[in-house]
Amino acid sequence: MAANGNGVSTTPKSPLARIQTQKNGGICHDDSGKPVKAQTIDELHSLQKKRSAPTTPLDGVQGTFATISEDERQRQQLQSISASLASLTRGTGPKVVRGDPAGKVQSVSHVAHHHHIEAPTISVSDSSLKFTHVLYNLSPAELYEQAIKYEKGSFITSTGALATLSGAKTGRSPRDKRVVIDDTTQDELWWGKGSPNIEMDEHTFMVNRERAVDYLNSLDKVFVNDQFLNWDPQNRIKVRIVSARAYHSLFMHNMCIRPTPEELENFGTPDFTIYNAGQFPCNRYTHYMTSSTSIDLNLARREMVILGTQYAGEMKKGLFSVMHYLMPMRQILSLHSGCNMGKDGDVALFFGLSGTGKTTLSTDHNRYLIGDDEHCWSDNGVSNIEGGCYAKCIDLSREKEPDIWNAIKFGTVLENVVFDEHTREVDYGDKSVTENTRAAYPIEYIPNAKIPCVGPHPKNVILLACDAFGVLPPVSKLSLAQTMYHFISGYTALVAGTEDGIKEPTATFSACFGAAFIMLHPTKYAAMLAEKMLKHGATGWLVNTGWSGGSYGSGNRIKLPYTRKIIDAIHSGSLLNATYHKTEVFGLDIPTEIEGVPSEILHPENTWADKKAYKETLLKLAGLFKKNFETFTNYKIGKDNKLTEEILAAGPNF
Ligand SMILES: Nc1ncnc2c1ncn2[C@@H]1O[C@H](COP(=O)(O)OP(=O)(O)O)[C@@H](O)[C@H]1O
Ligand SMILES: C=C(OP(=O)(O)O)C(=O)O
Ligand SMILES: [Ca+2]
Ligand SMILES: [Mn+2]
Repeated sequence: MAANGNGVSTTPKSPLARIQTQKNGGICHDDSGKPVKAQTIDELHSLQKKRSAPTTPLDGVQGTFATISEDERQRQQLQSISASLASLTRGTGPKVVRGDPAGKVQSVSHVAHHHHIEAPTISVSDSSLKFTHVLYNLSPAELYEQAIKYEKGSFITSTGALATLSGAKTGRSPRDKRVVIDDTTQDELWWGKGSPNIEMDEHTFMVNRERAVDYLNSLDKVFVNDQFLNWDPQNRIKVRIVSARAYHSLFMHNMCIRPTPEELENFGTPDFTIYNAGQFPCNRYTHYMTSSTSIDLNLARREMVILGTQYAGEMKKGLFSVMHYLMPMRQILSLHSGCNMGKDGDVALFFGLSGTGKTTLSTDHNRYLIGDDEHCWSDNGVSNIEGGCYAKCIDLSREKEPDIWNAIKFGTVLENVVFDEHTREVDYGDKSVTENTRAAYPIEYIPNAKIPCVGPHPKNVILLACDAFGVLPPVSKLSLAQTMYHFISGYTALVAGTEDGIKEPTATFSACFGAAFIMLHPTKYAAMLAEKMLKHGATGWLVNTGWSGGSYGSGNRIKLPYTRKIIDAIHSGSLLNATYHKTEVFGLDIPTEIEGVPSEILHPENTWADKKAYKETLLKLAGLFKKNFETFTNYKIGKDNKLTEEILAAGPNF
């Protein structure tokens, strides 16, 4: 007998065989196993998570930390975090406890060893009575849960990435960067015209620091990341990032080098600390403040304060600025470049401003990725500063950039992208939030990443320019003086947002292809680069990843597969042996042939229908180069003036 939807009994003509539910003398078979070892729902949930095994054996004799008990180690760690968060006017640090304030302590005895400390139940505003909960080096899974529970705009995409919104700011705010000027930095750093270092005094820094610390301590909880910078073990820097968003914590988890549990136990005091209070504005009545955003660097205190911007790239690039100070002090050159290595150990550097192709071209299926953005070149070779990559996602396609596409999975932070509300499939073509959509993923998400991220001395130094004027050749071989000229110039021309219709390309010159991040005068870095290239016999190349056949509007962007073929020919060494001829005005050596690239595009003049317009545009760009370089003509580069003169002569002639 079966019942239909209306509860009326029907008798089918040929009834189905009866389902056998009884076995062994009428006892119903129970396939659910033993009942759960829990008396209550809470207890059941407490069984779901097991405690991570302690990474330092408490009984074994192993290194210096064997003498410290687990409790003592945790106490020291909390004390260090409390010291980081201390208000410097009130003297002592806040009371810090580990764990999520929302995570209730289970009353059942077998979970008592979880070390959860009861959250205060009354809400107190008096900062000396209040606890600050610290979420210390959480895992990506834990950070996902925090983000999804507490941060509006956090979603899991169809491939498992964490989609987030960075807030009102979707890019960096270089005009809001401030650097403390003191007796030391006054002489050491680059100040004034063209410099990214806008001064602030020590006192104002402390005012902003206090504002950030008070804001962070007023919260229920803060995230603390203890991580490393630089894969060169001798020059590794310990960084601590205190932030208020799981998004920021996961971003830095991905972008900095992740310590092993053992390294974390031995972490001690950080060499540098970021206080990211980005949700909270700076006070515009404060001296030196020109907006509600301020990114403040104090080299003497080894601290950075972020107020009024939640764009995570500020932390990444802020630390890069710090490395641009610390490393040259050790005679190590810091580079805004991507870096990869061939099967035979040939290393290439890719310099270029934002959006010119460092990440795209260093991520190459046929080569080992050392890093996509920030490196050091020391006497031992190259090392990546970071532990992750930060790729532009606008118009990302699986076909053209498969490795980046596949890296966008669980653990990856996807900033400001638009996705289908049901399927959560990302539309990489959608610029509704911003054109600067980004993915931040650990470098090991790229299958052929070279771990540890270090390599021998570079063989090729590739300068990338996205020339929206369309007059620079797709590739040219550079002399050392030309390499220096173009390195110091740091040219690119991108086209601003297209919403308002077609816009004229605007030239950007950014010394060392990263003026926003350098701390010393550009010629200091240039001299080091020249010295290293000469010593190790590296060849310089200028690659235009921008327009061909006309400027933006009439021409087209050079096809990525062609640029990849050009880069292949540089790596293989075959381009070194090509036939070259010199261009007028810029005096660049351009090859006549490259395998896989139509020869007619190698000289830009061939691709322009209007030759007169080509010449005019060429001269216009050359004039912009000349004007930009005027600031550098009075600087000496290297030990004598010979290189300086050669560099000046290596610019456009007309
Ligand atoms: N010929 C080309 N060479 C390099 N990148 C190109 C080219 N054509 C289009 N692109 C696109 O330009 C962007 C380069 O960005 P990216 O590599 O992230 O720059 P960077 O790392 O230097 O900031 C990518 O979105 C890439 O797909
Ligand atoms: C994050 C940045 O790096 P890039 O665009 O060079 O990848 C940036 O410049 O803000
Ligand atoms: Ca950049
Ligand atoms: Mn990049």
